[in-house]
Amino acid sequence: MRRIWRLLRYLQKYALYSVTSVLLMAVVGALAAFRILLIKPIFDNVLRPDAPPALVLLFHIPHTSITVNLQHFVPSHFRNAWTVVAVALVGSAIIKSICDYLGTVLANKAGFGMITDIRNDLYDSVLRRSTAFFQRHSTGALISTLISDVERVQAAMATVMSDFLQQIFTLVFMIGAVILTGGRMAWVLLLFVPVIVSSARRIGRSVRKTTRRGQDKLAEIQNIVHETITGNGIVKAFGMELWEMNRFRKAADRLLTANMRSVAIQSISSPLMDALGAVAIALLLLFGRDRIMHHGMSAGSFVAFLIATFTLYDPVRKMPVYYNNFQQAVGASQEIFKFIDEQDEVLERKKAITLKSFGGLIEFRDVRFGYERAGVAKEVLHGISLTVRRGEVVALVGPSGAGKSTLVNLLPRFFDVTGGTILLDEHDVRDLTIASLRAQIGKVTQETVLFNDTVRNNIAYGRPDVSMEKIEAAAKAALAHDFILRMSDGYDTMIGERGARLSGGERQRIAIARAILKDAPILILDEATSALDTESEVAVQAALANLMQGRTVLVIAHRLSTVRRADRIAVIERGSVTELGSHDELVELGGMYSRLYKLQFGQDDLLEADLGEVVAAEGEGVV
Ligand SMILES: Nc1ncnc2c1ncn2[C@@H]1O[C@H](COP(=O)(O)OP(=O)(O)OP(=O)(O)O)[C@@H](O)[C@H]1O
Repeated sequence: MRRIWRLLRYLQKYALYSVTSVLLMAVVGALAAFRILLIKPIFDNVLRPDAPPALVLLFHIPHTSITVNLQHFVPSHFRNAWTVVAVALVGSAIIKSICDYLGTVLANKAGFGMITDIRNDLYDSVLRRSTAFFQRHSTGALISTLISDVERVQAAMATVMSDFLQQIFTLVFMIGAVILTGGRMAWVLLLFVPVIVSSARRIGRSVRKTTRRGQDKLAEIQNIVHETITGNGIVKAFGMELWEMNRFRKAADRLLTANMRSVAIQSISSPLMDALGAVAIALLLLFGRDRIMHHGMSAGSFVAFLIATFTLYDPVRKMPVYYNNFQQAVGASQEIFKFIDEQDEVLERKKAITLKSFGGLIEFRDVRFGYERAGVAKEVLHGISLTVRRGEVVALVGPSGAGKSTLVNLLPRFFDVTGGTILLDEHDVRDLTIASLRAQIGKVTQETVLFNDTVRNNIAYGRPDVSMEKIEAAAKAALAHDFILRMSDGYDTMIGERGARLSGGERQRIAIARAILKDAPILILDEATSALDTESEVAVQAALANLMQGRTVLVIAHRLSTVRRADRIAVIERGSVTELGSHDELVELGGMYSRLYKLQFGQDDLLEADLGEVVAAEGEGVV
């Protein structure tokens, strides 16, 4: 119930449209009933030439002496029965059509407006979520909720807002028409109400459950599609097309089963209502025959009553369908609100401080951290202490899985420490506003994240109004300017999804240009592990050298040139800093670093000899 209110709260903004459309739909319902009531004078006055040319009786209010004549509804100079009925018929049809059209448009305006707001809210909250959120939820599930769940709520809301409103008013007024025309016979129909309501509820509940299951299976499919399309290169390289196809087929079969279950349940309601309707009509015929013969009921009244009952039966038959739709919407909204409401781990304090500029000290003080899995945090950093001063380059080295990436991700608060503190100019990072903290930090990662946009917009990401001169200067410093100019549209060239139309080295240099343009005083660098060809490598190293100039850098190093350039090297092993010092000091120490140096960096030596020279040459005077 709370979820329904929450959905309806989104309607508040569109109250004027909704209220107007409700009123218009009420008119439509009333006119539908009015037109049924016209059947009686058609039979009893228009089609009976022997009928006296008196007032055209529309209905008589039961248990009173009040009668309503059709002349009330048409201009007074119309006297002839046909004219009166024809004017009422055509007039009501025109007004009903106009109200129907306007009501439907307005209802949909409110429905679609509301859904657009829900979708925007959902996207907004998903986008702001912490890194842990994206690790907890698969891309497929998120996309499925953003697209399919919202669509489901939209479909239900659009029908609820227009069709349902119209039907509910038709139902209300038609009940009135049935009572007016049928009198006591109408009560027979009451017998069916409990059966209809209870079966609709039961079916609705099952529909909600099966629909949710269907949505989950769809999310599963979307996940597979996302993974295999983005990772298409790997699928090909490993010849896994058949295997992936099978995985997809199995998921598609599961979706089919879930959908069929849902359809099987939904499809029960219409035939069930049909059967109930047939029983009701048969009973009415039995009573009606008796009333016409013994109680003087006119044939017109009886036909009007029968048609009113038939018409009444239409909205009744549709009610379970609406109820199903509504249940589906509630089921889908459950997922939407789950994401909107999810508590973030990384929160900003109420009175967070805005860090205007970075003065020059980063301090990791006894930092502990554990990733949470199924509610249990497994500690991966065990009390790391490290101080980095302004302009210093500190290289983090260590075996894979030691915790290097985890450590650098704590600085911009992608995650929060579980013990100890990280201080930036003596402020705990948790006391700073997230925006001002992240504004101080530039990041270039192994996996360059580029968007399917122009080169220019990729470099200027986050700064749409920056001048072209600045973009070009950044590209030049990143040694990207020349290859960009060689592209078909220069800076306006679209680079394809994730920069697919660029080489690995070019992608990295665009990412470096982006970081140069951001010009943040602190730089987090996660050096690519995969080797590029010598020429690209030289260019990327030179670009990185330019980027690092004058900044405080924490670099996860995989290249000898980088560790050599670092002022200090921190060796991280199993979540702790085990060695700290300059390259020469650590080689001298003869510990882990010297072993790593021989094993991992040693083979770079030959290449480094060339690289060092080129980097130095290119680095000069570019920034
Ligand atoms: N999102 C995560 N959830 C759970 N555990 C994680 C997560 N990310 C990393 N880990 C674990 O934390 C530990 C440290 O990982 P981290 O990525 O920081 O290591 P690393 O030193 O950067 O390794 P590499 O050089 O291979 O990138 C590893 O044991 C890893 O399995």
